[in-house]
Amino acid sequence: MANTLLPVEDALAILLANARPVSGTEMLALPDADGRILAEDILARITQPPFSASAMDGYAVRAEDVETAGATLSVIGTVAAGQTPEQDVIPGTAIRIFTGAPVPPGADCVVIQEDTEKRGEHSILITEAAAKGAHIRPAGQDFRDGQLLLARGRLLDARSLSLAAAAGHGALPVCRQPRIALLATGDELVPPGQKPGPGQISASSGVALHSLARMNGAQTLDLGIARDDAADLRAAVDRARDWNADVLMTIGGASVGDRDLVGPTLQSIGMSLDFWKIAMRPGKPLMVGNLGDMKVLGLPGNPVSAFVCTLIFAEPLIRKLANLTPRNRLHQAVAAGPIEPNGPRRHYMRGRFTDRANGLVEPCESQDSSLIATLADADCLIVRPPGDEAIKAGDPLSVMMLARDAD
Ligand SMILES: Nc1nc2c(c(=O)[nH]1)N[C@H]1C(S)=C(S)[C@@H](COP(=O)(O)OP(=O)(O)OC[C@H]3O[C@@H](n4cnc5c(N)ncnc54)[C@H](O)[C@@H]3O)O[C@H]1N2
Ligand code: MOO
Repeated sequence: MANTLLPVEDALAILLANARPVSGTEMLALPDADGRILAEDILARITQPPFSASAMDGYAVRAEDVETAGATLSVIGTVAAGQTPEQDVIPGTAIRIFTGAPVPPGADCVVIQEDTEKRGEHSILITEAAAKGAHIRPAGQDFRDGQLLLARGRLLDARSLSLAAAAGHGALPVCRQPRIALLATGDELVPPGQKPGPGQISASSGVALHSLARMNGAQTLDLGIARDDAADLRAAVDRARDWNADVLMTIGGASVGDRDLVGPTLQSIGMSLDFWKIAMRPGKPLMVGNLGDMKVLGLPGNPVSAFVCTLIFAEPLIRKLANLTPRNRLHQAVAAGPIEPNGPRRHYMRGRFTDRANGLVEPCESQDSSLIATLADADCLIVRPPGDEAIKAGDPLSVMMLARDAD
């Protein structure tokens, strides 16, 4: 496989074929379960509403007393939300009731207060007729005890968490998240925020990978920066294994340079490793392997290459491990101007919308795989198939959206 260029689809298919969703569940309090995948079916533990409740502020009455306007009823008590009615409504009477309060026995209708007039201290005149059941929410109208409310596999969000809370759950069983360990490699790197010395640069890709991994339902461990030194690399790999990482993602050292030690070092500690050369640009060299149960994804060092490889390979892999459905970032757009023919590798060109309403896109001026500012500025990646002919203004284009909420 070393000397042939592997099509992107084939590489992705091999990677995903060997990936299984991670097993294991944990119980999390509702606020912490946001964004997690439900591990079991959830049944209601209570009926909602638990009692017939008033939907309005007004008077609980017998419908037969208010079939027509004009009746005068004596008000024999009051019931508010959180209280239990103390009397029954009998013919010719009403009980003052507030929204959310239990409907008293004997009442089968609520007349809203706007349809009544006070007549002395303890009686009211009904000014509008009301029908049986008006403004009453029957017990169990929302759901009943034992009813299946949320199916296993559901992505928990504001609405599903609120439903679980209403149904009597304070915590939920969720799938364990895949654990992704991230390791930058290279003598030239310093941690973000530290002033680089001569010949040094900031390690910028780790945080990008951290963001993408977490956005796709993973937990991350930052292993920091390993020097171009076998012992340093081995120590970092040990930390990933101690943490029970599902995937170790390395950045850099994936190419053919004398100091590209990641592959040989990992192999020397028993890792099965494949060196893929993928028919894509940026991001040609990729290392893929296993060390026991831990997968290894060795990304190329150039920051844009590392980012694009993460989007194309790591995002689908992590989503599969996390029990999440695949994300579809692909959209149709239109070329704002001509674009030169493509070479033999699929090219993911950073692009910007020149007219978002009409989907007009142009490639960013330089496509060099070291340009992080261009990446941060781009709206999308224009996807050019291998051997794609020259493009004219107005031609259709496939683009991958880059925004955090893109799908
Ligand atoms: N003779 C050849 N040279 C190169 C080839 C090739 O096929 N033959 N491939 C080129 C391509 S394409 C790429 S991509 C790079 C990939 O090389 P490595 O994975 O070994 O990456 P490094 O050499 O370690 O780094 C490349 C570049 O990226 C910078 N870097 C590394 N890590 C980070 C990080 N965490 N944050 C920011 N920047 C990082 C590093 O300083 C280098 O400038 O190889 C080409 N060469
Ligand atoms: O493929 Mo490299 O990733 O072109 O810079």
